[in-house]
Amino acid sequence: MAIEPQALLQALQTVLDPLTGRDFVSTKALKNLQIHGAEVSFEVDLGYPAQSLWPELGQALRGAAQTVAGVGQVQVHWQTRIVAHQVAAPTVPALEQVKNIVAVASGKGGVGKSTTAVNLALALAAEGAKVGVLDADIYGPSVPTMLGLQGQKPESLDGKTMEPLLKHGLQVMSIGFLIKPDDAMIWRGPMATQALEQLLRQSNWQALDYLIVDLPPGTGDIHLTMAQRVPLTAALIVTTPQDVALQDARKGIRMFEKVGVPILGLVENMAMHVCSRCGHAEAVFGLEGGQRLAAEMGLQCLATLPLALAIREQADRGEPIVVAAPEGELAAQYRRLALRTAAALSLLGRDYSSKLGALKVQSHP
Ligand SMILES: Nc1ncnc2c1ncn2[C@@H]1O[C@H](COP(=O)(O)OP(=O)(O)OP(=O)(O)O)[C@@H](O)[C@H]1O
Repeated sequence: MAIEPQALLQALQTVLDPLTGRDFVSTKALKNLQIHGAEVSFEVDLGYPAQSLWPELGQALRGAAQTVAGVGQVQVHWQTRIVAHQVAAPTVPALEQVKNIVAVASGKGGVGKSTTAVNLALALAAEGAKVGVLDADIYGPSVPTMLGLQGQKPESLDGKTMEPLLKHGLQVMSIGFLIKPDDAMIWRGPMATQALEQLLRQSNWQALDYLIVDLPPGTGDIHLTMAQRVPLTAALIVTTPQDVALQDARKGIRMFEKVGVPILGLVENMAMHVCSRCGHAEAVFGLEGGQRLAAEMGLQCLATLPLALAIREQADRGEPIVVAAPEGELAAQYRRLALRTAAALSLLGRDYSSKLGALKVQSHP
């Protein structure tokens, strides 16, 4: 019996992407639908990296297709196709080799911003994206330690630009590679901003889908300038659930809103400590403060991460938990954070500037 293509499309449309809430047919992610007798095949191009979801989603799509009369074998081919999205400041020159720049920020220091940035970057890479990390935390660049790169210096092949260091599949650049640990603390605003711009623009990034920028903590003038001078696609805010951190996170959210940078969501870090001996769970920094703030500000709470000894130990060892124990529950939590972050970003407006020709001006005197 011949398969009715319309019925097939309708059946496939019942499967929703759990992260965007949209189906794959109306978003045109599903392509090249072929019917050969009882055999059906199609491609799904996802706008965000989600390799861990492919088996489950593939099964759901196959199952939906097979509810249609006459459908036998179903082949699903997955592709990740990450595009560049609009930047908040269109007058700031884009980076040719970087599709999307995401700032990881926090109002308060020490809330786990860098730990989150590094594990997020690794989780995005594990899901199939090409990812870079730019550590712009001039007051305490910790990315070199967290990725086991301390003491290393980037090479310059042409005397003008620097080659990012490579670790765990990430392209990495840090202010910590270039300065002595105590020097940056005394920098004033313009120096800090200039340093960030140099790191950003004089690094030879190679075909990145995402560049994760670890900003210094705070919401002062430096941060405002940084947010305006970098072609940011979006930001995410890390906070602990305690009141002092939440107040600063609120200021951080307002700062990005002021400069028109979309906020993908909030990460509540160190939310709960589970005793490794007795299993007792304790809300060391208060209960669900990040989730409440997210609701209040109309943002998504992208993750609620526990206070876990292994996260701290692995960061100190230069082998973040996502690479040290990729199959473990903590890595799974960072993977979920990565999926939600990338999916939220994929819903932002696209950047068509590279597709448009130069504006022609005709003057008629
Ligand atoms: N979820 C977590 N569980 C346990 N320890 C954590 C967690 N997140 C971060 N840490 C630890 O807390 C300390 C501070 O983390 P991190 O350096 O990431 O914070 P930060 O907000 O970037 O700090 P800074 O203000 O210096 O930029 C580090 O020792 C880190 O290993």
